[in-house]
Amino acid sequence: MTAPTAPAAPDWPAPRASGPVRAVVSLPGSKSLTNRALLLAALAGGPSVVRRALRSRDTLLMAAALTALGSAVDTAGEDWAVAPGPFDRDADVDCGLAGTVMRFVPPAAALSGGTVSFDGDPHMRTRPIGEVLAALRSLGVDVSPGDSLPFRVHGTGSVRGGHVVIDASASSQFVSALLLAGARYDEGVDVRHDGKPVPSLPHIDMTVAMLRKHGVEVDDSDPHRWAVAPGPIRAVDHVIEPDLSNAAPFLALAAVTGGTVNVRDWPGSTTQAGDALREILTSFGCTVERTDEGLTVQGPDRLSGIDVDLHDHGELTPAVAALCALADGPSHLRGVAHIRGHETDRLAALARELGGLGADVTEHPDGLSFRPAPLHGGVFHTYADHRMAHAGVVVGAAVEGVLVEDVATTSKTFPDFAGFWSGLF
Ligand SMILES: O=C(O)C1=C[C@@H](OP(=O)(O)O)[C@@H](O)[C@H](O)C1
Ligand SMILES: C=C(OP(=O)(O)O)C(=O)O
Repeated sequence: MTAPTAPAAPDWPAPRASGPVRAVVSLPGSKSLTNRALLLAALAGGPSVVRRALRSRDTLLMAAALTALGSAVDTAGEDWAVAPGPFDRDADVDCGLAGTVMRFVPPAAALSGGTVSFDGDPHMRTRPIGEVLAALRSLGVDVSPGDSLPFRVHGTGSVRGGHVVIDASASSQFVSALLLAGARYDEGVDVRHDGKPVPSLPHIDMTVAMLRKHGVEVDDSDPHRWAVAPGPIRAVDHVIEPDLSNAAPFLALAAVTGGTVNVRDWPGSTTQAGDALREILTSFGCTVERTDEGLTVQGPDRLSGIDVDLHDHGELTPAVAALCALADGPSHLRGVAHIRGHETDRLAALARELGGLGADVTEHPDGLSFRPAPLHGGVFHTYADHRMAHAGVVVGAAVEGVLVEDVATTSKTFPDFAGFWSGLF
């Protein structure tokens, strides 16, 4: 018998701002920092705590994966205690739609004494992972059957490691994945990239910075090569910064309403790609200031169009595209062909959904361009992509009658996004 399917939640009427929004927000923690901290904690030589961990689908999936491998992760409070345990058993890992789980966990699972089976959401089976699996095979790991989900990593308790060449042009996470576990390989790992430029480089810098914090020696002196020396991973407590990529819709709210939004605890220095929002929002004509109180963005009277290469921070594209659709002048977003492999083909989805609300948008192989056009209400589909929902609510703040389909998909990286967002109006 087939289980009855839950009725689809009704499309969500995105709140429309009646004037300039003025708000101070404390945002949940960074997904990228939380999932790296959890993985490194599970591979470390002793217990540690991940403070102010993000509690969301992606981070709970990471915690569940590490627990299945043999570590103990206590996710009860705001600070998550991790006690590394032996990876000595067969395990099942649900990747959901989390790139960080599908890419980062297999190189760690390769250290297991058991067979670890990976699967995820239907769309996850189409997101790229083959380069990581091929790299693991060439480092001496038995992975079957093919080059996408579902797959199994047959651990033998240790990994030889050594040199490997990969094409990481589809995702920086391929490199991060190998580096994060590499210190625990007998020969460490030496990853060389051969291919078109690697996207999202700040995320690799984040990986390298966190490894060094754990006492791991990393040589990143050659821009196409990263070498991790074999050795122990020291246990370190991390305090997770707010998620600066998830700040995008909130700061965009100031931009589209001519209001002022302050994001508390914006770090003075960070490896998060979302820090680029400062420059991007300035290009739109916003006034941006960081102080000890956080980052404050004041929206302009009229939004200018922008021409920007988002290759290093592609995950900002959906919210930025929403701003482009609302801008007074033409815009061009470039350098983000790789986001076709994100939670959905984001270029196709944005062109279709923003176009459906009246935007004059053209899809290019590596980006989107916009000419000013009046927008109207309608249903904004989200394709199970949290950042598509962010784009939809930003347009909805400025345009009457925008209904966001499956707004709950934001739970991937943000607990109760819809409730939080509504509270700002
Ligand atoms: O390592 C990470 O935490 C991430 C790297 C980036 O992935 P890509 O390099 O695939 O764009 C980014 O888009 C993603 O949201 C998080
Ligand atoms: C690309 C993203 O996620 P993932 O970690 O699943 O790749 C994202 O959050 O924009």
